[in-house]
Amino acid sequence: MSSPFAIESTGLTKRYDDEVAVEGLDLAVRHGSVYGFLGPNGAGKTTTIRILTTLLRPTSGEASIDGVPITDRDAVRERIGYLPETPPLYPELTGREQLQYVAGLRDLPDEEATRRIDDLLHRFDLADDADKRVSTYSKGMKQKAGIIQAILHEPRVVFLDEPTSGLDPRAARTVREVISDLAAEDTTVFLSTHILPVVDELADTVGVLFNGDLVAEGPPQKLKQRAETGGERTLEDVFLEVTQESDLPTADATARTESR
Ligand SMILES: Nc1ncnc2c1ncn2[C@@H]1O[C@H](COP(=O)(O)OP(=O)(O)OP(=O)(O)O)[C@@H](O)[C@H]1O
Repeated sequence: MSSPFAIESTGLTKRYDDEVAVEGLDLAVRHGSVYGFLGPNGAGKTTTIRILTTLLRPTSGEASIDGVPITDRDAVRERIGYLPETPPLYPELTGREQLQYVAGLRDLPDEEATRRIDDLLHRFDLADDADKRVSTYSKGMKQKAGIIQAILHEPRVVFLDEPTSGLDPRAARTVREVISDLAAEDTTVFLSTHILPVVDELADTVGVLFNGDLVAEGPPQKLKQRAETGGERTLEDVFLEVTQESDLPTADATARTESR
């Protein structure tokens, strides 16, 4: 039977000289789920995503995407979409040309590419600006173009780094709806953001990275439950608790194995 996991890693580690950015990370993200990847600045989130998207080689450890080892870069890249913190766009192209270019790289048939580009431009309220150069776009417009190009080819697994960054409330809502729709269509979404309500709303599982290590993992509802009182705290409370400098293991870490 094929793996139930869209993203798997074992002992994933990345060192930069003496700095350990990611340390022994084990991930198992189910197909069609939304995984909220949280962590303070410098925790190692971007490094992890760059490894999983084959842009960076790990120092040690293994990972696979949709059952394909990340060492098989071409096969992994066919299966993924990635919105990095700064979307890679050519300023001299128009928005539409940029998306057509990406569709070409992804070998999307012309008719399907045109249909998907038009649909997504409308969905993100970018259709009226599609024939303007990217160099004239606002931050939010560039972000929308970046999101569209990450999902244009209907990848099996999408990595989104701060997808709502720079977006107005309407566009941010569209992004949340798109993430929900992707998961409903069995696409796996690996979502890194500091905006905790977005994670609370969308994520099936939340993982909190701290100093390169996963210090808590579980469904948001479970992480928020107070074992002692049966009451509830916010995801922000949980985040602050598990990302405090301390040598002691946190109670929340137990939620991790239970959720698997
Ligand atoms: N190219 C690099 N060379 C040296 N150290 C690096 C490099 N890239 C990242 N690091 C270090 O690795 C650690 C993790 O960085 P990373 O960018 O993965 O964090 P992050 O969780 O994405 O942070 P943020 O939320 O601020 O984006 C940090 O201590 C950072 O300084």
